[in-house]
Amino acid sequence: MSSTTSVNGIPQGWQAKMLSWLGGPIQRRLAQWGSQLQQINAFEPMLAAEEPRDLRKRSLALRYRAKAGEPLASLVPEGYALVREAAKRAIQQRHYDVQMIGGMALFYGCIAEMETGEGKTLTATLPTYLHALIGKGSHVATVNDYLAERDAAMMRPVYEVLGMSTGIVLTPDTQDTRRKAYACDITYGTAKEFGFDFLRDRLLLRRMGMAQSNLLNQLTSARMEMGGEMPVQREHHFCLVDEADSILIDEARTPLIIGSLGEKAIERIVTLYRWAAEVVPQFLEEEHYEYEHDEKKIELSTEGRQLVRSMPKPEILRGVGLIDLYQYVERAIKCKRDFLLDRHYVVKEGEIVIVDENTGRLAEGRKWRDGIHQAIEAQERIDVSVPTGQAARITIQDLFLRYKHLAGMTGTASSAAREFKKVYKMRVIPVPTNRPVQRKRLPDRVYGTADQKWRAIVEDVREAHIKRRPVLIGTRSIDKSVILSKLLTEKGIPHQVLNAHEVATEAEIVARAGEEGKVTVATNMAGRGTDIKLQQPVKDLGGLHVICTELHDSARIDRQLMGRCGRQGDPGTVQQYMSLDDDVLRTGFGPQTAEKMTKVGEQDSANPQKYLSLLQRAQRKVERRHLRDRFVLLFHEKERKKMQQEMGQDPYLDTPD
Ligand SMILES: Nc1ncnc2c1ncn2[C@@H]1O[C@H](COP(=O)(O)OP(=O)(O)OP(=O)(O)O)[C@@H](O)[C@H]1O
Repeated sequence: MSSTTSVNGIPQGWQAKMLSWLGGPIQRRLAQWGSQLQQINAFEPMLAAEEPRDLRKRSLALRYRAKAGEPLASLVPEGYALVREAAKRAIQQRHYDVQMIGGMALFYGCIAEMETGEGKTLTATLPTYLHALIGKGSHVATVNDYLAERDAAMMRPVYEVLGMSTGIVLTPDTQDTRRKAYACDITYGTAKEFGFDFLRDRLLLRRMGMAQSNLLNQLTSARMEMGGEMPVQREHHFCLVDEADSILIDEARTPLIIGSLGEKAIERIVTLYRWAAEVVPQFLEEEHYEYEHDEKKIELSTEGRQLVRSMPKPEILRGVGLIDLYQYVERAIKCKRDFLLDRHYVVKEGEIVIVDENTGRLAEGRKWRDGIHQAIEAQERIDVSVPTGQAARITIQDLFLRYKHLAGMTGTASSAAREFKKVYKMRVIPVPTNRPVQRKRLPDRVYGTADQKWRAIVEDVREAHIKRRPVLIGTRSIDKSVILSKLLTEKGIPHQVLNAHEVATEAEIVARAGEEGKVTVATNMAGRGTDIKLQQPVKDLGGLHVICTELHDSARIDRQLMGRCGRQGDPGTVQQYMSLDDDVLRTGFGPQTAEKMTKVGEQDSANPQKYLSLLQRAQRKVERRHLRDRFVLLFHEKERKKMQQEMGQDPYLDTPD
């Protein structure tokens, strides 16, 4: 039994914390969980003495009871005790009592907030198994294919002991493989794949003239086969979402879209944009085109049109109509004249970001219409984002709201508790740690300029490195990890840089970030979900030292990085660095304040440390703005769906482009 468990089964100190956090109604729940935990523990000696086939028989008996309509809640004690026993035998890990509590929170449709390294992967087996008993499938949604494969492979032996099958859905899988994976009792996959499969099924059903809302379920359960094609998914019964804040909040509005244009058509359009951008310099005002100043319109003259016709063109453009060619060239000329780099737009991480002319702020995510955005992308020689024509569309949020039972786990949820409640009607339950947390957060440091900050960071790394302590440094973007890497090289500090490009190899590198003397530079997202294990000599040195180089737009992301150290009771330290020219001031307070603070920072006499609360306020302001934006979008989306349903349309298929 874990060291923090008190006599009545609920860990000491936690009950009071929970009550202050959640208020009265949870008290009854807590008492219930406490007594269920005792019942689970009471099963243990009996189950430990049983043969493997007896465990399987018990599991089968639970299936019968669940299918016969017995409430799943009454099966929790035996079901959870069985899973614990199975894990002990299959992978030599015994669920801690706190993991049992986490598992109960998940069963009751909550978001279990568990510190990093507390074993969410193992905890997931509990509600996933129990919900699978009904026979309608249990899904576990992870953030990437790598984690889906890894977690499923790790937990499959546990489910096998209990006679449950495990499937994995991965991006390259064929329809047949997917169908088999969804037919398993438990299916691991990414939110994205679950969403695309839903859309593909929906399109298939429409082609068969059957795409009304719940026909999918009836169709598959009746095992009807139509022309060899069949939907791959069963119904949306239970889904456990790992890293729930990333998926259910940060990615909530991300639309998953299946396009109606074929690959060849898209390639032709992209080539057309690129070709038009390339030939623009050959067109001269007055000679080849007229510019109407009032309407800002370009019109090719007869000579201009003649030039378009006579120009050499890539093979793929053969067959494109002349009117189209003229239009693409006119648009490309207009972009060159009217849209200026660093004034109307900037190029950021390979994308065009519009600069709001009124505020001077970057309007992330906004796009110009009528092909202008794509023409500018072609002009800047970056990827051209051709609208694919929407055949089917669903947002991550809509997808998960379709599940009858939903649960989530993450290390950082409390600050998003209101949003979880409002959007998903899910409570956040902070689960106590198995061992006391020994992570120490050092006082935040603020510097005048980024340059001073980077030098201080390098010095911090050097000091730790001399002592052979491992250091993990998180940056907000790839270009910043490049800057830091250069400085570290100048000081002769060997290090690794990760930019979230190669999920699998990066996970391996991050897993070794806790080795003696290792220095790892990573964007906040690189290698997430990877366990950083420490050897005893490293623990004796003080554990992993995590350096956060700047405030992120969301404090949750900062905390995810901090949680890379001090796992499972390990020692560790965290140091947050900031400077007065950090991006967060611009996004939070706008360009004027940002510029003012940059100037303050450049004055040697200024004491930057006193602006710490200003930087923190800027972050809170950005968080609030993002939250408001998400609520507005949610409202509009709901209205749109309602209206379409009233008009007899399918909100996932009859989507406006
Ligand atoms: N009950 C247990 N007994 C023994 N080892 C355990 C137990 N639970 C978890 N572990 C081990 O703890 C480590 C961390 O587990 P896991 O990666 O699931 O944590 P996590 O909470 O998902 O962390 P993160 O938030 O970083 O993804 C793993 O090596 C796992 O095998």
